[in-house]
Amino acid sequence: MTREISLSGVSVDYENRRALIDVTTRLDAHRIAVIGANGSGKSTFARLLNGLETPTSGTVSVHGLDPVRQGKQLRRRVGFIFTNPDAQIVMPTVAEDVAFSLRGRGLSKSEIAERVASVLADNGLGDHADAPAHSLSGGQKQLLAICSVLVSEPELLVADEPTTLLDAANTRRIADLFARLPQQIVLVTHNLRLAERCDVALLFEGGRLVEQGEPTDVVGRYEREFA
Ligand SMILES: Nc1ncnc2c1ncn2[C@@H]1O[C@H](COP(=O)(O)OP(=O)(O)OP(=O)(O)O)[C@@H](O)[C@H]1O
Repeated sequence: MTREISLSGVSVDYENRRALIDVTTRLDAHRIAVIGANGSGKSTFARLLNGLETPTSGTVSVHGLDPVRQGKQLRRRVGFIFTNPDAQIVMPTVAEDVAFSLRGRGLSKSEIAERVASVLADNGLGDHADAPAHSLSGGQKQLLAICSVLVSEPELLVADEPTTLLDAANTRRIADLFARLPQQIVLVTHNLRLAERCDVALLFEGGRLVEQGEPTDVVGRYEREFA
């Protein structure tokens, strides 16, 4: 299995602005951080990786698949964690919401229950399995969204600012979780300490990919020039 992500000459235009401009990159690192100022194109880049966004020009390949033509196949392999966890909650209770991600996979009820209990316990929600999902705090909902994605064991995890609502303890919990996950992760974040824990960092500015390299170097440039 290849875990290469590549973009070649990718631009994304909205009606009156260019969100990404001629982005070319090849990535096979385990943990990839994406940083940059508000509106620099980070989310657009992330959304390209599972076909939520389509390039106006250029090509994208994710683990050998074209997100535009093979979107359905790709979305089974790519887990996407949105900034706003409410957008991701689909079932009444916490456990049901996580179990929903495993529908159609041919698993028995007991296998599903086991996997759901295990991912909730690992991520600090073990005591909330039967709680109404909408009664959780913002940070707990963010953890729930992460559990719902992780339970299906995607081979690539794309997370768009997954720690914005989390307190220091839960940010650390998620940072530690991301550090030990075996799968590839693309992490869009304004948390520069989290970015520094990745293997490579990408810096976007005004829709352009302006630097890609060792995270402490890239974060250093961002802090010097753009922050
Ligand atoms: N659906 C859309 N329609 C029109 N313009 C959009 C749309 N989505 C994003 N944009 C514009 O594209 C540019 C890049 O947006 P994007 O969300 O990718 O930035 P970002 O780096 O993720 O920002 P932030 O850090 O604020 O989340 C911005 O100028 C934004 O206003």
